[in-house]
Amino acid sequence: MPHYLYLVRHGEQQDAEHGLPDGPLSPRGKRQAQLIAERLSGIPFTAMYHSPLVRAAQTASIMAERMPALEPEPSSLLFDCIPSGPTPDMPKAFESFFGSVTEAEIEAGRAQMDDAVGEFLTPALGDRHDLLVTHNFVIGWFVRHVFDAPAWRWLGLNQANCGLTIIRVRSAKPPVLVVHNDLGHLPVELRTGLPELQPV
Ligand SMILES: O=C(O)[C@@H](CO)OP(=O)(O)O
Repeated sequence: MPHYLYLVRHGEQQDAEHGLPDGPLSPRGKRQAQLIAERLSGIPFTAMYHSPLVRAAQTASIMAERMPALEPEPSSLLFDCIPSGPTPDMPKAFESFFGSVTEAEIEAGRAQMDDAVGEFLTPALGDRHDLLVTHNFVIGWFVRHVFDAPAWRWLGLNQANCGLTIIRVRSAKPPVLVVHNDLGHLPVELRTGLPELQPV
């Protein structure tokens, strides 16, 4: 029984470089959302969930225009969050990331990710194709989960705006990372949101 999760990071946020915590999409972000919707238009989706934040809700709404059978549903399990805190095995290079993060934020993020994995990565009885529009760290946590990697390993794992990550959920075996951060639907000028310069 095929059970797939299609994870999409929201489109580029307007003025995100000015440190705004949330907001609508930029013109580039809207175009990214249209292109990922075209890319996915042939998938027989079961459901579409999105983070309630504006940048993700708007991405989902633009995508839904091309997928009329789907009703985007907000899910608090897909909010942006800090999935885990520093651990002794974490490379020191990541310590500075946690400078302004509180224990309460870490605890909330950990609980949210536990629930999100339980909700979305539990094998289904029949066919399922779920589309999740969410945030960089949330997708990083799902990918970390696929490999059963150390808790800190979502750090340094990045997805571009409207990049496509697909996970196949299996009942008797560990999940499979089918593709990670696939950008084939985005021309070079729309490949935003990655900290590293793309060499090709
Ligand atoms: O702030 C960020 O870098 C990420 C963290 O998840 O969020 P977003 O995908 O919303 O840009």
